[in-house]
Amino acid sequence: MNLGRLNHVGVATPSIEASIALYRDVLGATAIGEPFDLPAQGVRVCFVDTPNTQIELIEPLGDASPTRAFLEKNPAGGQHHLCYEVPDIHAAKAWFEGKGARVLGEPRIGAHGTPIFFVHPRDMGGVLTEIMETPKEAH
Ligand SMILES: CC[C@H](C(=O)O)C(=O)SCCNC(=O)CCNC(=O)[C@H](O)C(C)(C)COP(=O)(O)OP(=O)(O)OC[C@H]1O[C@@H](n2cnc3c(N)ncnc32)[C@H](O)[C@@H]1OP(=O)(O)O
Ligand SMILES: [Co+2]
Repeated sequence: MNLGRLNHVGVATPSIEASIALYRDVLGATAIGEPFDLPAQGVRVCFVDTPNTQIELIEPLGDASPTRAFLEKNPAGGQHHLCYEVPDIHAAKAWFEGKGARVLGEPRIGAHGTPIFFVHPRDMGGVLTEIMETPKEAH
């Protein structure tokens, strides 16, 4: 497997609205999507476009959100994960498992509507790593 495009940097925040103001007014973002809920993944999401990737703002949604523990440790929010694209999510899952890295759960549909999975940060040099199948239209 070859390292694919950095699709997004996940940034956890206690308030997407406050983060939108920061990215718009301080960082000068000009393309900020509408926030939307992903109940199945326990997050509210908002994408901020940059010239070469996206910032994925994620706010906890529901009590079981996987971002709650992160925000308890980092109340102001912070860098949460990196997401790389792959052409085939199932081949990528087999690749990481073959390398002895802990794949967290089965592939499920992520914020871009394609299958994703996460690899445990302890097996990724401390970086929670998301792998996402490249949207078909992008091939
Ligand atoms: C999928 C929709 C959307 C998309 O792009 O499509 C998203 O990206 S949604 C993003 C939110 N969803 C997730 O994060 C799912 C994957 N995450 C998990 O399964 C957990 O958060 C997990 C397993 C990474 C951590 O679980 P938990 O927080 O309950 O365990 P601990 O607090 O004990 O942490 C264990 C260990 O990992 C370190 N840790 C936790 N979170 C992170 C992080 N974001 N980056 C780096 N390291 C992290 C934590 O400090 C502990 O380390 P230790 O050395 O044991 O103290
Ligand atoms: Co993500």
